[in-house]
Amino acid sequence: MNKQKKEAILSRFQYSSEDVIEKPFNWKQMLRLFSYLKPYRKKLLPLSIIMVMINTAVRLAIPILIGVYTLDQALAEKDASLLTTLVSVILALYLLSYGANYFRIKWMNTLGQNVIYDLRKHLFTHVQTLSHRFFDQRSAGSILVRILNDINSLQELFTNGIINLLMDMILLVGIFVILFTLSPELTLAVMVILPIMFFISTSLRRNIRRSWQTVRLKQSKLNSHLNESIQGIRVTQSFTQEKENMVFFDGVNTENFSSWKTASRKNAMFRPLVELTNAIGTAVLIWFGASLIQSGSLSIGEFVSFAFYLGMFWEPIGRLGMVYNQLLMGMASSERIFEFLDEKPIVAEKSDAISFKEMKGHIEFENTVFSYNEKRKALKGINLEMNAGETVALVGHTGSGKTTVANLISRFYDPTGGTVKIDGVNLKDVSLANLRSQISIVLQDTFIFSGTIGDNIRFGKPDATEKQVIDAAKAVGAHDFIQRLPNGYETEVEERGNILSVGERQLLSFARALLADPRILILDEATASIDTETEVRIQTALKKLLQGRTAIIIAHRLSTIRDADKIFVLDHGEILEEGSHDELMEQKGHYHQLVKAQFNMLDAG
Ligand SMILES: Nc1ncnc2c1ncn2[C@@H]1O[C@H](COP(=O)(O)OP(=O)(O)OP(=O)(O)O)[C@@H](O)[C@H]1O
Repeated sequence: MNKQKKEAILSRFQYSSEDVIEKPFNWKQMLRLFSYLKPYRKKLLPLSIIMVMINTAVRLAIPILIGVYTLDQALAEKDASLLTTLVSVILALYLLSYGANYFRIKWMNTLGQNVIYDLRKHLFTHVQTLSHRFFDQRSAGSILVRILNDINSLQELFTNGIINLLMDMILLVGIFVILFTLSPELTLAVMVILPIMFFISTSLRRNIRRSWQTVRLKQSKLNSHLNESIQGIRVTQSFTQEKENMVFFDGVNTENFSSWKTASRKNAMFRPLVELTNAIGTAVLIWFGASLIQSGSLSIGEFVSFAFYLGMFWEPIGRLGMVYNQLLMGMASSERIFEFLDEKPIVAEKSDAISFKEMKGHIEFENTVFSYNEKRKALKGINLEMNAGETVALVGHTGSGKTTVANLISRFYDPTGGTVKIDGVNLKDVSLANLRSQISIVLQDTFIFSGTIGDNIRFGKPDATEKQVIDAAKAVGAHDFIQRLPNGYETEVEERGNILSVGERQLLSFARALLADPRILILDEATASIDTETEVRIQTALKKLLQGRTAIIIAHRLSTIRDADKIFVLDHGEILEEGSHDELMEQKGHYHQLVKAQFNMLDAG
């Protein structure tokens, strides 16, 4: 494969990854994050803190008991009973520390899991309320990453991070005070290694941290590619692009591998360096400590206790570095989470929103303007009226604004100018849940949820009886194919209903819509993927489905809308013609042209 082709392949896939993994510390954001601890401030949090205190106190007490009391007093003075007491006390303290540690881990884990549960629930509940525009601007993958990965990355901070921070700070101060009390000169001498320790736990650690972050980014790129490859495998195979796909996969796989090699090489330096520094500290301790013992200003017991404490000193320093990492990563994750939480639904509900007691279904667009973005208007001030119970068809070229009209009726978006009214009420004044509960939309690409066929029909009316479900399926002609499935209505369909054909999925969505019994029904190109035989069969069923409600049919196949009460012809966001099929055919305008073009095409086919 030549270089030019290879470069073209490598630049084909663009993945936007959430590449900011850490952010500088920000107190305000930290406090907001910690506010999720509030529900646990009365029990779990204080109990865990008490356990940490007990554990830390025991750890600080034991070296003194071993060095100063056991060696210098019990052993030096050959006091057997003191020795027995000391051994028992040390044993009891270890047991106490074990118990405190057990409960600390248990309670902190519960606390951490609870916080993560609350945060995820809060985020998901909020995301569900957001308007279509929010989802237009983001990929499903990026939303998923925030709800899963970003929240998961806070888990470690809440389960271990915060409590370790507290424990390590107490430990560090405690050890330092004890070291200084035991021997100020020796303390100052061993602290010469502090700068090396400082270097290791800041720059080296930062360097290692960045390398692991690169690994994470490369991994997420690899995952995104894998996901896309598997989802698009049919297209890849049909265009025989497996080789090209492999070139790209090889590229991301190699990048991932090399980043991992770099990170683990740097990582391998860390431990030996810490141990080397410890060795320098120990050498200073022995050399200077021995001279202090010889001069009589330090006892053997004090020396031993000192050595114990010094050994303990590096542990919290190392861990604090880790918690600092977690905090910086927590900053980036929480910033992304809060960005979603602060997002307000653009289609907002008024506090005094009204509900339709009994919607009739009279729809009116008055000088309605709408644009998805500043660049272009999707609707340029349209006026249209659909009487209650009428079947209205919207036709026009691709991109003329038909779906946009349907989106405004369901109030997925608010018009940027003019109004949309149902039964004379401006939709901006209406309760969203009440409005949408009376509208059903059947899309060409029907979404089937994992669950049984029956559950999917019942989607808009979960309390429907089995008989109602079967009746709805029969009415739209879906009963036959459902019966042929291995478990009939109890057949499990996986995500998106892959085991069903596109037409079958549509029939299911008709049944779903019929069962929900809406006042307004929107069929968005709903019959486009049904074969002619099925189409004829469901035309009758459709008549039943449309009866007694306002129906808006968005159709490309004009043969399906001959019987519509009214047809609106849209073009570039404007209404060009309006009337019944016969009237419009007589006018010999745009509709007439569209019908003729389609007729010729079918004829040619
Ligand atoms: N979510 C969106 N964000 C930005 N622009 C959009 C969005 N949806 C549609 N548009 C644009 O708005 C215009 C009208 O789109 P609309 O979907 O209403 O057309 P349509 O008549 O239903 O087309 P089709 O028959 O192909 O479904 C088009 O130019 C389209 O590119």
